[in-house]
Amino acid sequence: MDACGSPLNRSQSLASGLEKASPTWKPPHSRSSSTLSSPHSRQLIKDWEVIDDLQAEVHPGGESPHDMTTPGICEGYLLKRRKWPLKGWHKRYFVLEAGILRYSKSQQDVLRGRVQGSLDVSHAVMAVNKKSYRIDLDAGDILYHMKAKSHELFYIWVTKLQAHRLYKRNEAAHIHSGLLTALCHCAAGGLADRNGDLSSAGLTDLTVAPGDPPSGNTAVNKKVSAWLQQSHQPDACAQELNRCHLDLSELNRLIKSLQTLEVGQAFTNGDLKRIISIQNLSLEKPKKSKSGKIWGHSRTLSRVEALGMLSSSHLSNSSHASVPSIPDYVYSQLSLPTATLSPDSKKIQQDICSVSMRVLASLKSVHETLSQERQKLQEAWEANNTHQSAEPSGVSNSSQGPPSVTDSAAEYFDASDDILCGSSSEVSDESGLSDGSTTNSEPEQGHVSVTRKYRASIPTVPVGAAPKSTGRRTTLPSPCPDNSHVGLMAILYNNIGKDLARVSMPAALNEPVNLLQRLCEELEYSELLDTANNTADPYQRMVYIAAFAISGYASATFRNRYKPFNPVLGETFECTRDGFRFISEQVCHHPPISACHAEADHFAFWQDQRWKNKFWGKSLEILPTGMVNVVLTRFGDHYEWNKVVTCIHNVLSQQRYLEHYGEVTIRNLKSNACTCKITFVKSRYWGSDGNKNEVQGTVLDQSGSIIHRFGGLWHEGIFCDTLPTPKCIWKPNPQPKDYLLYYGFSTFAMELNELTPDLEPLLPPTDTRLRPDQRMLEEGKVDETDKKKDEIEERQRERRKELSKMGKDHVPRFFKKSTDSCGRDVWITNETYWKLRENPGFSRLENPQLW
Ligand SMILES: CC(C)CCC[C@@H](C)[C@H]1CC[C@H]2[C@@H]3CC=C4C[C@@H](O)CC[C@]4(C)[C@H]3CC[C@]12C
Repeated sequence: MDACGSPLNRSQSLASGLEKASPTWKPPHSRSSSTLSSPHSRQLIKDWEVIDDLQAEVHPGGESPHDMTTPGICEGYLLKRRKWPLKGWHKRYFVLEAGILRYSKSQQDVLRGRVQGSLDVSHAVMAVNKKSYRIDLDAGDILYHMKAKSHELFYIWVTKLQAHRLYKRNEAAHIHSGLLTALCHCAAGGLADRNGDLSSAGLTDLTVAPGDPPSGNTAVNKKVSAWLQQSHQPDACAQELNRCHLDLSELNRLIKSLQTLEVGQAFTNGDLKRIISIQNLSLEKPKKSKSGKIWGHSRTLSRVEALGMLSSSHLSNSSHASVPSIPDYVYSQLSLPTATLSPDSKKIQQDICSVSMRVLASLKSVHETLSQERQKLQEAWEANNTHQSAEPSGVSNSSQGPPSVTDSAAEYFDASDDILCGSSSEVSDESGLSDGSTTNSEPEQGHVSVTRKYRASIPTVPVGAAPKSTGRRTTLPSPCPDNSHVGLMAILYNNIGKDLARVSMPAALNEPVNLLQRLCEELEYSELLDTANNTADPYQRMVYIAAFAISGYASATFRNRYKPFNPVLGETFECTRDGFRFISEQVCHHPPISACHAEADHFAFWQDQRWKNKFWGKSLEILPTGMVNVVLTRFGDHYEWNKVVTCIHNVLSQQRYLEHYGEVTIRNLKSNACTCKITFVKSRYWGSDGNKNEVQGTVLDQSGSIIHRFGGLWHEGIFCDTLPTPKCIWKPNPQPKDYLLYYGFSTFAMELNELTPDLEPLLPPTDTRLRPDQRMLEEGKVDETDKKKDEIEERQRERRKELSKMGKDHVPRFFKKSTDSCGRDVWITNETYWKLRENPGFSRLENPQLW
C-alpha cells in the first residue's frame, strides 16, 4: 500500500526535504527548516515538501498591487495515480488554465470537452517530491497524485502550478475587494440603483414577468415558463437576496469601522503567540501537566512551521510580520480572542456576528428554495425522460437471463443506450484511493442514473419501517457539547503518523461510545444475515450478505463531528439484542486492535479491527486492514470480506464530511461457486451530490458472469433489480427525533451505552458501560470527563510499564491469536466469555481493574 509514499509522513519530512535539497532545483517558496526535523521524521520519509507559495503575494487590506496577469496555460500528459490500484498510474492529459486544473484521458478528449475531473489549485495543499517527480494536490474534497516523466516537466509543472495558485488567490482577493466596493456603492445608491445594476448586468433577463410570453416556442420552453409562472418561489428568493444585499452593505460598513478602530493594531507576533496558545498550539515545548498529558502531545508549533504552515518569520520576535501572510487554514483555526478587543470593537464584532447570522439565514433560505425548485425541475425532467424511453433494459435483461459481464451496472439500470461505461474487467481488485475519478475506468453519467433509479424506487418499496421498539432509551441524558472552537490543527499535525485511535483528544471532541461499541453498530442490520440464512439460492444469498456489508457503513452518515473513545487495553463490551449476542475486547494497544465476536441462531460474525491513517493535509484517510467474517448456520458458508477506505474530508474544518470508497470482495471460503464485488464509488465533483455515497455491486458465478447486480447509496439504501422480484433490499432505519443534538446517533447507537439495572450486576467491571469518563460525557459533564479520561489513560500507562518491567506481554482475556486461511494473524474468540458470565459469574471472579 505504501509503495507510492507515505502521505502522513510526507508532511513530517519537510525539513529533511530541505536538508537534502537537490542542487538543481528547490521550490521557491517551500517551507522547510533544517533545524526542525526530528530524526524520526527524517527516517520515515524523505524528499517531500509542502509548497506554501500562497502566502507570498497575499497582501493585507488589498492595498498592494496584485499581479493580475493570467499565467499561461500549461498542458500535457502526466501520470496520475489510479484510483483503486494504489500501485498503478495512468497517463492523463492535464490542462492548467486560470487556476483550474482539469484532466481528460487524452488530448482529443480535451478538445471534445470530456473532462474527467477538475480542481481549483489555489485551494489545494500542494506537496512535491522532486526525486520521484511527484506532485500531490489535496483540495479537501479532491485528491490528485501526479507524476511527471522527467525533471524538466516536473519543474515546469510545479512552477506553473505555483503561478496559477497565486493568480487564483489574487483573483479571489480582487473579486472580494471589488465586491466590497460595489456594496459600498449599493448602500449609497439604494435599492433602485441596485436593480439598475442588475439589469445592466443582464440579470433582468432571468425574471419572467407573469404576463410575458415565453421567450421560445418549443414545448420545453413552454413548460419551463409555465412552471416559472406557477412558482412564486423565485420572487421570494429575489426578495431574500435583496435583504441579503442590504445586510452585506451593513456588514461592509461594520467591518470598515472595526478596521478604523483597530488601526495599527494588527496582530503583532505577541498577539499571535497568545492566540496560538489559547488555541492549544504550543510554541515552546509544553510543560507536562500533572497527568503528563498535553493536548496535541508534546510537539511544538515549530513542527507546524516545519510543515509549511507558518514561516519562522511570523514567530520570530524581531520580525513584525503580520497575520495576513499566514495561509487561510491557519486563520480558520486562529480566531482573535474577544478579550483583546476594546469595548467598542466588541460591540461592532457582536453586530457583525448578528448581521452575518442574518445573511446566513437568508442564504440558507434561498438555497433551500432553489434546491426545491431544482428538485421540481429534475422530477419534471425525469418524468419526461421515463415517458420517452423504452422499457427499462433491466426488466428485459432479467427475462432473457443474466446480463453479460460487459454490461455496466449503469447501463443495466438505465434505459438509454448512449451511456457507456468501462467493462468490469477494468475494475481492479484492490481498494485504495483517491482522486476525482471514479472506479470502473471512470464511468460517466451512468452512476448518477443508477442512483436516480434507486431513488425513484424507494417510495414504492415498503421496507425500512421504523425499528421495533426495544423498550430502551431513545435519547441520551444530555445533548452533545459544541466543539467547533477546539483547534484541531495542532492535534492532528502533532500526531501525524499516529493511529487516530491512539491520539488522545479533549473530551469535547469525543462521542459517548467507544470503538468497541462502534464495532457492534455494524450489526445494526443483522436481520439481513437472517434473511441470507433463509435464502436457498446461493447467488441471492450473496446479495443479502453484500447488503449487510454495506449497511455497516450507514452509521457514519451523521457522525463526523465527534470521535469515539479509545478503549483501554483489556476493556470489554457485551451486547445482547435482536437474537444475537456480541462481545468485543481491546486486545492490543500497539497497534490498537479491537476484536469482536457475535453469535446468533442463524449466523456467527467476527472481525478484528485495525487500520492505518493517511493524512494528506486537508483530508484524513482511514485504511482498515482486518477482514470481516460471517458464517451462516444453515449452509455452513463462511464469507470473508475486506473493508474500504473511509476518508474524512476537510478534517480540520467544520465542513468535515465522511466518504467511503474502494472495492470490497466477498468470498465464500466454503465454496468458490460465487463471489461478490462491491464498489464504493468516489464522488467526482465537489459539492455535487450527483453520485455522492454511491455503491454498486455484482454477484459473479465461478466463470465470472454476472448473476446479480445491485446499487444505491450507502446512506440511503440498496436496490437489487435482478432478484425474482426486483426490490429494495436494505434501507437504514429512520433517525430518532433530535438526533443532531445527540451526536447524530441512531436509536441503536443511543442504546449502546445504556446501563440498565438488570444488566449492571452481570457485567464484568471491564465493560465500557462502567467506564466513568464516558458516562460523564454522556451526562454532559465535559470538564470532569477530561480529568477522568486523563486518569484512566495514566493508569493504563502505568500498567504497561509494570508489564514491560516484568518482561511480560498483555494476554487478552476473551480472544486468542490465530491465523486465517490466508495465513494472516487474526484474533478469534476463546469462547469463555458467556460461560464465565453464566458460571460462576463475573462478580465471583477476579477481574482487572481498569479505572
Ligand atoms: C477530529 C475528530 C473530531 C474527527 C472525527 C473523527 C471520526 C469521524 C473518525 C474517527 C475514527 C473513525 C472510524 C475508524 C474506523 C472505522 C472503521 C471503518 O471500517 C469504517 C469507518 C470507521 C468506523 C471510522 C469512521 C470515522 C471515525 C469515527
